[in-house]
Amino acid sequence: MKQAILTINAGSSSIKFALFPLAHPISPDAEVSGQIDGIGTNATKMVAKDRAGEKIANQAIAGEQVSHDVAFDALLKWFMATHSGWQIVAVGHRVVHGGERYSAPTVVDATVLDHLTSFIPLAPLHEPHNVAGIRALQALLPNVPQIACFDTAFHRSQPDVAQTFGLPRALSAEGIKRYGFHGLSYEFIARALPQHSHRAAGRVVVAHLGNGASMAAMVNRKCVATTLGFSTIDGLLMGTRCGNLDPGVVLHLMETKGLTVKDMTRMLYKESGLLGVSGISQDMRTLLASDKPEAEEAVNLFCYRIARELGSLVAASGGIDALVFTGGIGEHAAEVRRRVCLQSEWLGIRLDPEANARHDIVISAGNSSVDVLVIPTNEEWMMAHHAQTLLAL
Ligand SMILES: Nc1ncnc2c1ncn2[C@@H]1O[C@H](COP(=O)(O)OP(=O)(O)O)[C@@H](O)[C@H]1O
Ligand SMILES: CC(=O)OP(=O)(O)O
Ligand SMILES: [Mg+2]
Repeated sequence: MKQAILTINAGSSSIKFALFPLAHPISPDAEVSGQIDGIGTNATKMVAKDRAGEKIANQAIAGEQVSHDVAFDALLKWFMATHSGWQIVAVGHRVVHGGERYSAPTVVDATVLDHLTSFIPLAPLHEPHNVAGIRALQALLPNVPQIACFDTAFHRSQPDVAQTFGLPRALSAEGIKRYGFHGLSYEFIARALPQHSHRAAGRVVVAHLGNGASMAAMVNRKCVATTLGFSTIDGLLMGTRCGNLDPGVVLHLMETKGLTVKDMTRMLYKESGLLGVSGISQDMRTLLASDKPEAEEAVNLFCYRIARELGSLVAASGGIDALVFTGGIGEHAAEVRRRVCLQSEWLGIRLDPEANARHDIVISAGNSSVDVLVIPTNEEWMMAHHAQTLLAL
């Protein structure tokens, strides 16, 4: 039987999966990849495509408010029925929070699983599903190693000053600090960058702009600062998350409107961001296509916040040699890149408008003092690579 590594990326409302045939090195193009979207809604759907990009599944998952468990079950049943010819030799799981304990990919045993379960309060929208995914795959493939690949790991290189909140020091000692997320994406970009820029080892800011969005500053391809913090709501405006917010607003709303922790959690994670500001959609495509002023306001705030955070990250890394856009929005929304770069001309950034419109890899103009690049991320490949390396496959 042909051997392969399966990767699972369980998010707050989606489960993504990919299958990578074992090879040296592993090809970045998965044999099959896909996702179940709309978990928790009445419109849950699974789509999958083969290596050539042809759709091989496009089906609704029946049920109301389909849970992650039901989605996992449907996915695994479909997968086993359609890919029985593959022997899965490892499963790589994206685990959003590694706490203070984990700074590298780790084989999951009972103790590790207990630790991951204890991190659930640190990332309530992601970690429960990451843990559930590991349990589901353990039950299905009991003799296959499960590898936890942490979103926080890449950011452990940040200096203490970048990780510390201005809170009483006993809290910092308890682990209340800035962790940072999207680490698998940043790690992939850090590996890919030397192929595209001779400044890869310099001061580089990467903007991972997806439904969740963050930015990270690297020096010599190691993280020195990032916009996401203790939780996955800090920093940039996101699809449904508010980003940087005066904590006084939370106190005020709880005090004056009697909102509970549950109410606040829903508002800050699910009802804010592009969706909350526009009142129209969390989807950047919809907002860019809309002529409503509220859509324009949301897009404008999204870009403004990126440009503001860029200035802050450049201060943290002492300058900038390259800026990289990645994630669904970073890779596809030329208009977002244009606005961010226009507001960042003070840094010596100059965009080549045609290259930007074509989504070229290098989109900076000849006279730009900063290399500006678009590099598609591949968190799935990064996990497969980690599993292969850790298990010496
Ligand atoms: N062609 C496009 N133009 C503008 N935005 C796009 C385009 N394709 C995808 N996006 C946006 O990318 C976002 C999703 O990014 P993605 O990285 O896939 O998210 P996730 O965090 O779920 O992995 C959505 O806001 C979507 O609208
Ligand atoms: C950490 C995070 O925000 O993840 P995602 O973008 O997958 O929601
Ligand atoms: Mg993502």
